[in-house]
This record gives sequence, structure tokens and C-alpha cells, in this order.
Amino acid sequence: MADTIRVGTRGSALALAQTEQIAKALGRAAGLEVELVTVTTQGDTSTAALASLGGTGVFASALREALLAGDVDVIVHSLKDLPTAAYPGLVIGAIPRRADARDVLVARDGLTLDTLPEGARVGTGSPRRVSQLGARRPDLVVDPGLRGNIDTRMSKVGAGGLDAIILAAAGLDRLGRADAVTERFSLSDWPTAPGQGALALEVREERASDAVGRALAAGLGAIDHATTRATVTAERAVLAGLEAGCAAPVAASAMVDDGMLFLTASVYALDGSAVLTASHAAVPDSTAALDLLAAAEEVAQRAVDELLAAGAKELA
Ligand SMILES: NCc1[nH]cc(CCC(=O)O)c1CC(=O)O
Repeated sequence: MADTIRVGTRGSALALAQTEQIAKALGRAAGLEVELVTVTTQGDTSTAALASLGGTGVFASALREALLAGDVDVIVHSLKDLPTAAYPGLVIGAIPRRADARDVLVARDGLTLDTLPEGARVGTGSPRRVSQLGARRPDLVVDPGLRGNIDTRMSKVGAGGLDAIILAAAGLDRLGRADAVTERFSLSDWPTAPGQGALALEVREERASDAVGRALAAGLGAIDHATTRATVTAERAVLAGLEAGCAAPVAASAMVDDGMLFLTASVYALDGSAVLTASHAAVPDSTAALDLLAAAEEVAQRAVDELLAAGAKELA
């Protein structure tokens, strides 16, 4: 490894924006130069439905091959697009502080979910969002074909034939497009995808032990955010525990407040006709602070047990 860290990223505007931001912070923390290397993935070039390409994992695999081959030293993922299974030879080196985990509505004429007229067309390709829309506004028409980068999706609103689309707040915020948002949904009644709004920096398990390798390890440690790591660990453990494929309608939202960890997880029937929700908390005892990572696994297990007992498999 030279004394430049090569950071692998997808080539979409959002991927480049978020990788640039975090790579700069990593370089500063490590005291090293950073260089962005764009890796094209099948998920970017194909217009086929994500599910037919093997799910959101298509975004990760080309990056991971470049990392394993030594073409880059670190890769940056949107955590919600990263499959929960461990990848041989690679580890998550850092999970930085999470951005806004909420979903937002981008609608014509300042409309909100409550004020969209009956029969309005709302675009989203996410099964979770389709289910949530069906539960909240069964009278709306969902256009499930919405794919492509964020600019393409936003151009469909208004003159493009859709009345609204639903997107992740984090993506719009990182691209500087928050001005287009007409409503931010509260996480308590519209929980979002496990890991939404968080990034993961992945590295090779076998670290270089030279000065640059040590500086990279120190930099990763400095940008890692323990609270985010705990909350996304809880959320992703729900996904793994339900043995849900990445396209399954599962939402999970965890938070740490005053040393306690709270988790709410929901599983949806695709048509929005039913939803199962489990909420659990881990509270420290009077003698010791919570081990947040252990608590994350433990609350997730309780939520999964409750959801499975309530029939989540039959729904999802
Ligand atoms: N599904 C694609 C995807 N993956 C990550 C984000 C951006 C937000 C994030 O970091 O969670 C988006 C766009 C979206 O869902 O609107």
C-alpha cells in the first residue's frame, strides 16, 4: 500500500457524494492522502428490476471483488444495500455516524401523504414502501417501476407523470436536494429499512502491518461511531433473524437514548393489509452501563422471536 488510501465507490452521484465526504474524513483521521476509485456495478448499468439481478447485493459484489483483488484499500457502501451475511476475507472497518434514517415524500405542489388526492400516482420500487403506502393510503396508485439514480427519479414528479415519489432522506440530504422534500415521515409510524442512512466502510480482514496500514486502522477507529454501530447491528440482526431476503418488506428502527437501547421492528404483507410490529428495549442495571453491541443482538432476538410467533414468516 502506498501512503495514499484508495477508496472504492460506485459511480452514481449519490455514491460519489457520500464517498467523497467520508473519504475526506478518513484521510484526515488517518493522516493520509485519499484517492477515489469508481467501480461500475451491474446494479448501476442494468435497468432490470433489482430482484431479478439477485437483490441489492449486486451493488456490493463488484466493489468487494475490487477490494479482495487489492485494487482498492477501502470500499464504501450504503449499509442498507449490504447483505447481512459476512463476506469471507472482508470486515466492516467503520460505521460512521448515521445521517437522517427517515423516508421522505417528494410531491408536486407541496403535497403530503395526507393531502395527495385520491388515485394519485406514487412511485417507489421498494416492497417495504409499497406495503406502507398500501396500509396508510390504499386509494393511491403505486407505480412500482421506479429505478435509476435520484435525479432520474425526481424528474418523474410533476411533468414526468407521477404525483409523488418516496426516497430516503439521507440520499437527498447528501446530494443537497433537501429543498424538494415535501414531507419527512416520522420513524415511529413509518419505520425504514435496517441500516438506512448509515454507511459502512469495508476493508480486507488481513491488514497491512506497515505504517500506512496502522494509520488506516487508526483512521477507521476514529470515524467509527459506537452508537450507530449498535443501532444498525440491532436492525440488521432483525433482518437476518427473520431470514428475510433483501426484498422482503421488513422495517426496523433502533435508537440509543440515555444509555438505553430501543428497537421497533415491523413486517408487512405486501398489499399493506397486515402489519406485525414488535418493540423492545434494553436497559442497563444499576451497577454497569449497557454493553451496546450485546444489547443490540439481544433486543433483536426478542423482536424476532415475537414477530415469528405472531406469524411473520407467513406474511413476509
Ligand atoms: N435503495 C437505494 C438506496 N440505497 C441507499 C440510499 C440512500 C439512503 C441511505 O443511505 O440509506 C438509497 C436511495 C433511497 O432509498 O431512496
